[in-house]
Amino acid sequence: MTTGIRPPGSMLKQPSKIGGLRPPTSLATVAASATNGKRKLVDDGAETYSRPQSAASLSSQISGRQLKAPVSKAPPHNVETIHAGRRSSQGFKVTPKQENRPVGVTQPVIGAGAKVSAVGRVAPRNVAKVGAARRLPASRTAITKGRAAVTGAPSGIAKSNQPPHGSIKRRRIDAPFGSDNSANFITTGSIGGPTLHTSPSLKGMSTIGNGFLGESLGAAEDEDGSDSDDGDDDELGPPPVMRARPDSDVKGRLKDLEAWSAYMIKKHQTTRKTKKLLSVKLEHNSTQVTQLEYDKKILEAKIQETEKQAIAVQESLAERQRQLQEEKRKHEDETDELQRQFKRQAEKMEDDYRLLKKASRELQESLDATKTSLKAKRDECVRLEGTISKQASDQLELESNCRGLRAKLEHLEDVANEREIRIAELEEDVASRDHSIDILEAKLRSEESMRRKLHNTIQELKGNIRVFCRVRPLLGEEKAAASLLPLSFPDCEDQNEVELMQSSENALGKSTSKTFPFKFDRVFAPDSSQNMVFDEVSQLIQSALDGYPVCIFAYGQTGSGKTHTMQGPDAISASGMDEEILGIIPRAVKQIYENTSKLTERGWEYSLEGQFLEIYNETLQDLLAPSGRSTQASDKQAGDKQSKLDIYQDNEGHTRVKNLTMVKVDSAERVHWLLARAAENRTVAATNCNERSSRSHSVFTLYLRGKNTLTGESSTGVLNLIDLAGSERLSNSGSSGDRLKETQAINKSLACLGDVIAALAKGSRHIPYRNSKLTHLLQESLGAGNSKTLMFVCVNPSPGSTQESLCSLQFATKVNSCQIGTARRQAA
Ligand SMILES: Nc1ncnc2c1ncn2[C@@H]1O[C@H](COP(=O)(O)OP(=O)(O)OP(=O)(O)O)[C@@H](O)[C@H]1O
Repeated sequence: MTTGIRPPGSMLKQPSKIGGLRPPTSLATVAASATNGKRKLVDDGAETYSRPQSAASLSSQISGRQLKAPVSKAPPHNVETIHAGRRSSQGFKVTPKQENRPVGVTQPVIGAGAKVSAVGRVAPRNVAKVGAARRLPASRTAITKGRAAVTGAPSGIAKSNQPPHGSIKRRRIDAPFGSDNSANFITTGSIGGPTLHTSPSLKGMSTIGNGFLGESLGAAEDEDGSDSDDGDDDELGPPPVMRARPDSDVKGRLKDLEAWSAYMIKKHQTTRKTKKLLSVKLEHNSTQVTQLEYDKKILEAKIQETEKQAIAVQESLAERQRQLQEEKRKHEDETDELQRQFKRQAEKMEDDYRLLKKASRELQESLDATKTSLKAKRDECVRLEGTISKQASDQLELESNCRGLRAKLEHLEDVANEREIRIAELEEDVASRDHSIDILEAKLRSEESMRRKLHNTIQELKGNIRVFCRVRPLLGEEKAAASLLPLSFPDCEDQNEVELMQSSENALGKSTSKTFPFKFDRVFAPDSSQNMVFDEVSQLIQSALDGYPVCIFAYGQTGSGKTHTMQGPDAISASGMDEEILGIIPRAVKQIYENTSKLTERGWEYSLEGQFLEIYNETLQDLLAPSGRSTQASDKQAGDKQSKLDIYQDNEGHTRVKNLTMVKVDSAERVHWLLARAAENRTVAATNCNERSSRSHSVFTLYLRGKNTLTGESSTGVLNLIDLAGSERLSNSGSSGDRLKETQAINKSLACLGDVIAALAKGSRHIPYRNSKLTHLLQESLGAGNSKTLMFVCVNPSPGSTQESLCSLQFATKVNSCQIGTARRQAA
């Protein structure tokens, strides 16, 4: 070809590649390979099927004629058109079933002259069914393999024997299209043009269509020479040869041109035919593209659905994994807990095992000990058996003894009965005696009251104010200095006289002596002991216990023995003390305790309270104040009203001191403590204790309150034990300054004491008690007629103290001469 125009037949070679299918070698091969199928084919190129009837009819009708549709004939646009057209023009029979079945997809129909490939199966109604059909792998595989699958024996395609060109070839496909036999065949017709496919399947059939299209086109190219370019070329023949003619050969040249013109016209017609074929092919390809896009959308939808399912599956998987993790953690926890429990149980079991082992060991030891003990017991049993046999003999002996003892017992029972009778008699006697004792005790109480009265009468007879004189012995250097005592005691029997001999020189220088006799209630010579003194005092102490106010005071010059008489030695303390040298105060308290104990048997109960004060320069000082508390007179004088000691009369008429420390004296030892406390406070109050004690009056007061629970009697006694300050005369003392002031205060108070006693003696209506603190304090004890007063006048036997001794004795004589009225007992 020199024209450069590609012949139309060459275009038909391309469809062999459409659909990716290798073109079949020939339709004869297909028919040959399908001969062994299940179908029965007729030799004339038609297939005979028992069903579907319509397909068989169609096949026979098609196979019976050479469909050589002109190229210019317009092809039907759908299968229905084909069917309709073929029913009318080609005698196609369509069964009612097939008629009623709607067509899902309509493949483009290639126009007449092309090979027609019709599938008898009616397409499913919808894509889902189509998809379902396509999901069948066997069918898809068979179909996508195109001609190769068709030619394969397993597909079960029946084929006819070498159908002639332009005949319809029907191939049965079993698996791809389900069990409907009417659908499982493909009708392929060659009508001298491109292959026409009518398939209910979408992709599969389009693929098949492609395959058969290529096949058909190839066949059209190869086998139908009239439709191919080659065929056209053959029909056209070679182009006319334009011979070189001379210009003069106009006729020849015109002939050549006419030949060439005819050739070109023919060529043009062929080209138009090829163009139409290509248009059909293009339309078919567009339909395939639409089908593919449709399939693509379906696939995309399915992919999306699958992705959703995948997401759901992933979420489900994640949830399941989370649950599995949770269960795993729970299982791990449970495992840990079980391990811990197992460990605890193991430890417990180990402990139990140890305990059991220990118990086993102990049991073993116990068993061994028991065995040993058992052995010993057995030995003991053997020994006891011998003993029992021996005791059996002894028992017989004992039984005989027992009989003798029973006889003795009966005798003793008789004796016991007699004694019981005696005991009853004695109990009666005891009861009688108890009654007598009660009578006696009542009598004793009555006699105690009588004793008190008699005692008081005796004391009154002795005088409500008495004076004892005590002369202390010479001490130390005094013994050497005094060769002759100025005192003498003429009445050794009554011991109530003392004579003081005072020596002096007259104006002529002649030494003269004068004797002053004194008589008191009792005179204690220097050799008198503390016991002797207290024996005389104890009767007054008893009076205080009986409920009388008693006042015992010691009067005398400094160093005459007042403190020694009232308290005892200077260094008296609460600690151990020789009772022989104790003074009146501790002895009085001791006696009171002893007597209150005895009186308890007679129904008396007593309470004792004590106070201890001193009067210094007419100021009261509390000697029992707690240690360290100021007892300085200056503090009191400073106006400390809270602790200022003031004398007053209480509601019962008893003299009391405000703010004074009152101590319960519940034991004799308490008195020692009390005296020690007083001595300590005195030490604090003065740099020189002896000096201080010489210049102050110390007053110990004991209140005795008694109540008889049997008789209902009660009594309140007061015992004042007073150690007066030294009674030195002011003219003889030679004092000055503070000492002079002290001496004046002392003399004043002592003078007031004398004035009070004198007034009491005279029976004056006014008793000047309040002239001094001392008399004010002792007002109750120096009361008009209701007190018992004892004055100790202490005398220093030294010759140098003769004058002071004389003064003291003269003062004591004045006091002793007083007769104070009968004392009244303060008893209820
Ligand atoms: N009867 C006595 N037997 C032995 N010694 C005594 C006797 N009487 C007093 N004395 C001693 O004499 C000294 C002075 O006695 P005491 O202190 O009792 O005198 P006083 O009158 O109390 O003196 P002051 O007024 O200074 O207190 C003391 O050492 C005391 O021991």
